[in-house]
Formats: sequence, C-alpha cells, structure tokens
Amino acid sequence: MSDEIKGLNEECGLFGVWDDDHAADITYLGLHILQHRGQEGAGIVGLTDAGMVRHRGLGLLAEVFTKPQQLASLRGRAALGHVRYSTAGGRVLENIQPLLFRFTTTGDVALAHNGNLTNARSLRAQLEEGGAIFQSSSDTEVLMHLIRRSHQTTFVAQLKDALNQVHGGFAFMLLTEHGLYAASDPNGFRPLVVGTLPDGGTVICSETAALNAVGATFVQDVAPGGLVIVDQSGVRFDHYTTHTQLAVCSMEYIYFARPDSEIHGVNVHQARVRMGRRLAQEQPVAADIVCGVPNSSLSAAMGYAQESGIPYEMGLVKSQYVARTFIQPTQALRERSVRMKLSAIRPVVAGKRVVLVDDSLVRGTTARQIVKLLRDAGAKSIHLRISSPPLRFPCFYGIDIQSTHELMAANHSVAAMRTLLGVDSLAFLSVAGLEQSVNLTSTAPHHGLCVAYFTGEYPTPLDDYDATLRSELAQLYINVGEVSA
Ligand SMILES: O=P(O)(O)OC[C@H]1O[C@H](OP(=O)(O)OP(=O)(O)O)[C@H](O)[C@@H]1O
Ligand SMILES: NC(=O)CC[C@H](N)C(=O)O
Ligand SMILES: [Mg+2]
Repeated sequence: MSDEIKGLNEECGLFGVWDDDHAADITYLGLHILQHRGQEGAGIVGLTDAGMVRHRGLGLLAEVFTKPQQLASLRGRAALGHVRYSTAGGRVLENIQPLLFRFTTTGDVALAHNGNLTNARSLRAQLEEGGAIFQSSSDTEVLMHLIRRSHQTTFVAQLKDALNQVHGGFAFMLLTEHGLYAASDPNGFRPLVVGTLPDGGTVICSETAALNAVGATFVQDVAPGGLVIVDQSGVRFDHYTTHTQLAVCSMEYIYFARPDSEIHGVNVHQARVRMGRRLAQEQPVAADIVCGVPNSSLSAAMGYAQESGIPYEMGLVKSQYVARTFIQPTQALRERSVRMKLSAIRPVVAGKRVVLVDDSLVRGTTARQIVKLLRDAGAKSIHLRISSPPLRFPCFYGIDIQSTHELMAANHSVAAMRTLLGVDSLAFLSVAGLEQSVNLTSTAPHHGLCVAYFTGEYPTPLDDYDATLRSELAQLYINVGEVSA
C-alpha cells in the first residue's frame, strides 16, 4: 500500500439516511452539496427490500449517476453515500466508497470514511499476515477487518473495539440492516453532524450545509470519540473512548468547508470574515482596493476591507465550471485549471494599488497566476495577504499534503516567496490570530483547533508516517516565526 499513498489529495464527504422512504434520493442531494469535498469518485449504497445495493463510479456525482434507474435501484428506507478524494490508495474503482462487505451469516455492511489513518499500513501488514484478504488498497478497509476479528459479541462492541485500534483522522459511517453508525476520531479532526428529517428520519453527514439542503434540522456535532447509533429504537449518542481532545482541522474553516456550514457551532463564512479582519489589523497596508480570490477567500477579503476601510472590489472573476485547483491531482492540471478558471476585470484593477486576499498559499500556483493576471490588467502594486499562517508541515489526518516538498512556505522564507510570487509585499495571518478568529469555545490546546500544518505540533503520534517526516524536516529551511515581507 505504501507505494500508492499519494501526496496530493485531500478529504471526502459523507452522507447517510436512516428511516425515510426517500433515503437514496436524499443521499444523492446531500452528496451533491458535499461535492466540493471530493471529486474523484462517488457512490451510494441503498438498503432495499432486496438487501444492500450499491452504485459507484469514478468522477463527479453527476458523472456517476447518469440514468434515473441507477438511483431508483437503491431505493429503500436507508442509504449511505460518499464523495471521494483519495489520501491512501489509488484513484481506482475498488477504492471508491462506500466499501460494501457481503456476509451471509451476519448481514452486509457498507463503510464510508473521511480522513486518513496513520497506522493503516502497519495494521494491514499484520492483518494480511493473519490471512486477511483485502478488496481495496484504501486505508479505510482496515476498520472492517478489525471489526470482523474482534472477540466482542455484538456489532456495536466489535465496532468500538476496532475504533480503538485505528489512529489518525476519521469520520466513519457504517450501514447495516439494523442501523446506521457514525464515529469521530478522538480529536474530532473532521466534521460530522447529526440532523432530523421532517418525517422523523435521521441524517448524518459531513457538513451542516447538506442538512439544510435536504430540509433536515441540525441536532448536534458528533463528539470526538463519539459513536452515534441510529436504529429502530431511535438515536443514541454513545462513545468508544473518553481519551479525547478537540483538534478540529483548521483548514476546514480556512478553505475546505462550505461558508454556509457550521462546525462545532462556528459558521465558516463568519470565521473567515474574522480572519480577514484580524489580518487587516496584523498586516495593514496602504492601498486603493481589496480583492478576494473567488471563491473561498471572498469572505476573508470582505473582512479585510471592513476592518481596513479600503473599498472591496471584484477584481477577479471565476468561471463556474472549473473544479477546485487545490485538489487537482497533478501540478500540470492545477496550473491549467487556474488559467481557465480566473480572469481579471481590467477597469477595476488598472492603475490601482491592490490588496489581494487569498485564504491559503499551498504550492503558490494560484497566487503566481493571479499576480500575472493582475499585472497584465495594469495593477500598480499588489500586496498579497493570506488569511492563514504559512503552511509548512504536511497533514496526515485527511488533507492532501503528505509531503513538505510541495509546500512553498516549507522551502522558502517569506521574503523569498515575495520575490518568487512577484508581489510588492506578502504577509500571513498569525497562528494566534487564526485561533482567536475561529473562536471555538474549547479549553483544548490551540482553542480546539489542529494547527499542525503551521506549527508542526501534531496532536497524535504519526505512526507509519513518522520516520519519513522526520527525515524530510531535517533537510528543510523552516523559520516558523516569520509571517511578513
Ligand atoms: O497555492 P496553491 O497550491 O495554488 O493552493 C492554494 C489555493 O487553492 C485553493 O483554491 P482553489 O482554487 O482550490 O479553490 P476555491 O475556488 O474554492 O478557492 C485556495 O483557496 C488557494 O486559492
Ligand atoms: N479524503 C478522504 O477522506 C479519503 C478517505 C480515505 N482515506 C481514502 O483515501 O479513500
Ligand atoms: Mg482559492
């Protein structure tokens, strides 16, 4: 499996329904709202009168479900869906989730996962040694093998046993004939929420935006270490461990999640506006206009403009029909899609001193292209402001950066990046500024956020990834303090 671990992928979206006649259709709609979380593949398993039926494929949801019959065949009172962006295991059909396991004695199980397991490689090696035969190369599958090998006697006890053996980032959902189950890792890295449908059914999914879209009412976030069990007796909020410490992925607030979602009570758009405001306080500059980089930085740009008093302008336009660049799998594809995706509005930027606000700088592809666009359109000066701290360390909990090699800020000082990007000034939000802007009500370190990609402080041991990271870091230029040049 190690050869197949990709360095350039990110997260996934989960959506499950229990006890509604339209479970599969609702799941389809919910996945559509979560499409931004994964574009490599999609799948839905429906619990039908004829047992569990699955339809899955590579590509966007609309590319996978092309005929009404594909969805109709999944109809029943429960369903589980997934949109994938791989973190471990290749972009091949057998890794597209939900994974479906057929058991003639105990009934079928569908499994879906958002996150990345840090000890999957070593667990798999042990399991294979013991005779396990895997059907995929994704990290996700180890959970099912651990469930089946558990000596506990009930499914819930076996599941808890298995959840205590996997490490890293996970929001897991499982569907059986008897219930829908959802679990969050002990740090709650990835978002996962529970809602109620108008007719009393239950929805569990990655983001509240998907609850809203299907008319469900938010009930609560799945707690770190929590296990939610939904079956004929209702919804139970249980847990598999009490050794927990909230460390929500801060990149969810910065970039991944939809602005209309709420994670642990914090609206994503409003958090981004506060990041922009704080950035304006920390890194002011004299300029004529503030422009965001559509889409994800528009909230932060608005915040920067509000706080600085510099007019907010639409300097860049985005084509609606090009997918997110950050999660395109190769550098060549990323560069091409940035060019196809954005263009400058010449009369807005010509002759102006522009504060360009983006939410993150990963490889620098987007910023390099935009600077060129703005210069070509006649901008007088460009002051790039990033509403997150410099990304200098990889993530092993589900974001698509598993190596320092591709991180611009891990390989260059802020001053060197300013020159490489061709901007007049460059500055980032501080880690404290980020934490206070998100403003989670948590007493955990970093106000309940994971900021490992900025500070190198990982909330958990890195298991299978530890040795590689250490050797990479030993070779790097990293000066963690500096945020402006
Ligand atoms: O430094 P880079 O490697 O270019 O990556 C960073 C960029 O990628 C993301 O945008 P993306 O275009 O993926 O999505 P968006 O349209 O939602 O902002 C992010 O918002 C930055 O703009
Ligand atoms: N991005 C994700 O959450 C991916 C889930 C899982 N690690 C996979 O690669 O399929
Ligand atoms: Mg962007």
